[in-house]
Amino acid sequence: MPTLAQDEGRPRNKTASSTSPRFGERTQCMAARSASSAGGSAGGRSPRGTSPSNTIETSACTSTMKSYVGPVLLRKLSWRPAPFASMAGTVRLLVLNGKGLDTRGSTEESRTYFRSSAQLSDYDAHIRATASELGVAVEHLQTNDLDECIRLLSGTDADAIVINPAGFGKEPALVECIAALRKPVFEVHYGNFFAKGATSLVTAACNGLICGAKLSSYSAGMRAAVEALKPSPFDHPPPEK
Ligand SMILES: O=C1C[C@@](O)(C(=O)O)C[C@@H](O)[C@@H]1O
Repeated sequence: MPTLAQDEGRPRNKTASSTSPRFGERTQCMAARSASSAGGSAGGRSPRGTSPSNTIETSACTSTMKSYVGPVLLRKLSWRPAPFASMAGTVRLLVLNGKGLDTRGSTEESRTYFRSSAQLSDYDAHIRATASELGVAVEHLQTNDLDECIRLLSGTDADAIVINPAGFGKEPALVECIAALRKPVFEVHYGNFFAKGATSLVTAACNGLICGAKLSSYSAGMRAAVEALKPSPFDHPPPEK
């Protein structure tokens, strides 16, 4: 059982990948999911060129649900419906929480170590509220399985990604996966993990990093991801007309 410090990316004795189940061994993972969109623009024209819709999408995964706590579902991700299927014209964000976020804030040890009582359902509520504020569609997922994490990132049809790698922060396979994505990816962390002597390898593959702003790291990351989809007047060389 890894300690919280090991989960945070401090040096370990064995390689992280050796502790991950192989793809196919695992059939279930903890996922917090929300897919929502709200009216209004994402602060400008959608990169897809059509106006945002006002649809609210909710999970359709009740048949595989093993437990339900607010928006937090335990279910088979292989049954996951295309989350953004009915959201043409709306900016789509994937917010992915990595290893350990499923239990964050649920034990005194975690609350003390991360100085936070926020649990995954609180993260989910914050992410949904931000999506609604920004007028974007969002899918919020959490997994403790590295292969699943990579599969979700590579397979998503989201326009941009916000990720808290948490316990996956030192996984070269995740770095490689993110580096190969052709869409904006922002890394976020609730706390300032640098202050505890931890580091993340993932940062170098991302467009940017936001940490230490508590749950607002997520809203800032989502806003940054939306902005990254739009051309800036300061882009150099300027985009071709
Ligand atoms: O699990 C976590 C939480 C964290 O990602 C954060 O959100 O503050 C910081 C990471 O270093 C750590 O592994």
